[in-house]
Amino acid sequence: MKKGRGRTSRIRRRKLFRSSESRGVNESYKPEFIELKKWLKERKFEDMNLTPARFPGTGRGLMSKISLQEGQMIISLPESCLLTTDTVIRSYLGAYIAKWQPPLSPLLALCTFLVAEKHAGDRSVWKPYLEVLPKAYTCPVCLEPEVVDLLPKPLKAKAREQRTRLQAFFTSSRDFFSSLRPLFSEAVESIFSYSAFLWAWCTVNTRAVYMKPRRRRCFSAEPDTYALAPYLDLLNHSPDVQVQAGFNEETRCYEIRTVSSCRKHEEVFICYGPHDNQRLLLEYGFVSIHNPHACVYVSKDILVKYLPSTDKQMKKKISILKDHDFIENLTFGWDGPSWRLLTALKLLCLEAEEFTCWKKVLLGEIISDTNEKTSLDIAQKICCYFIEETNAMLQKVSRMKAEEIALINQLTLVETLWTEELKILQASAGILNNLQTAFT
Ligand SMILES: C[S@@+](CC[C@H](N)C(=O)[O-])C[C@H]1O[C@@H](n2cnc3c(N)ncnc32)[C@H](O)[C@@H]1O
Repeated sequence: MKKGRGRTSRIRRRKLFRSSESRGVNESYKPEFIELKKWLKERKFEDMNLTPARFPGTGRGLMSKISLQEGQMIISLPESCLLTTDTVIRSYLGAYIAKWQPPLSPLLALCTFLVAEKHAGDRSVWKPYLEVLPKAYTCPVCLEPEVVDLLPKPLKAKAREQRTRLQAFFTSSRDFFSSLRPLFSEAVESIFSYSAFLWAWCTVNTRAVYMKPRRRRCFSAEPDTYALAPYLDLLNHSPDVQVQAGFNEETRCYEIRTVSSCRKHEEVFICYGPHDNQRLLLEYGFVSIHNPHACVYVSKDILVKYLPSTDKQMKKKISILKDHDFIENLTFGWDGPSWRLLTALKLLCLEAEEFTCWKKVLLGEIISDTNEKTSLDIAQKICCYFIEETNAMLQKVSRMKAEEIALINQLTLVETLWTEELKILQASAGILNNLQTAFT
């Protein structure tokens, strides 16, 4: 047998390929990380376990310098490094916040501080942290309207809603920004511009860690749970890892421990939550490949489109689904149509004489073979429709990528989302096919 053709060599090659594919390039030599390291050291934090690196799939993140065992502390960041509303209140902004009526939200206090410190440049003690923050974000609020237009419908609606809310938040904060005039020699309108505010909001939204809520009288009742955690916030998300994270009141450090192990020189991940890809894009501006929580949403309009328009009980059926909270969160996932989607379809497919059984359907009982079969057939039709629609969207995005070079990064993000949705739909179609065969 020729050398390198056997099973062992194949496994070795696959392992090598996998690790070279995800291998990070160390970035600790970069001036911004050298400065950040010095700044952290002054605040009694030195990292023995991790180093900043750039990874092919996930971009900038943290790489392990040693192999990390289950339950081992990954990082323990002292309170003195955290940027919270306490930091803001203790700063030059404190007196202005304390006298402002109605009280400011904790989020606005943090955004204001970030904008003011960024403006201060070299004069800011937070400069080493601000220098490593992204200059721009890819959350939908930052995407061009023509790119938002290409998002799946439910996400598009949420993205537009988020943009409107953020613009209103900015407008309603303008008077407070004006009150800060005595602090600056430049016009406050140019310092607290919408783009500066948007950058600060995205910084908090995509990077803040959760702290136990604090309550201060100078703030409104919105939860005060954000903390910006320099360096620790370089950790990227993986849906497959488990960590224990939180502020330890005894050590007064924000601590993260692994639950699973991590090999030397691999990217260290945390989990931002069991989010599907639409949520990850909305809140964090990225899409996770092979995300087990990813799904494709089916709206009421699509359900109805594939049901017989002659069904006299349709209105009543829809209203039952609404009353029992079965009209939202109907999805296709990697393992086929969700139980909720199939249940909603079974109820909608009840024959007139079966209609009285609707409660049993909601409890998961099988009513008849015909009902099972019709609902699977409709699920398959909806799935095929989505596959066609997704392919059409992918073609449209691809055409736009060729025409709008300046938007290539934004378009690639949207393309990744649709590509993942297509994979889910194809998996679902296969599963539905198998289930349908059982009834033929
Ligand atoms: C807390 S920061 C993590 C560090 C960040 N990559 C950086 O360079 O500053 C969160 C942001 O990182 C990016 N991110 C996190 N996990 C990711 C992943 N699995 N794939 C791609 N980007 C990811 C997203 O832009 C997200 O908004």
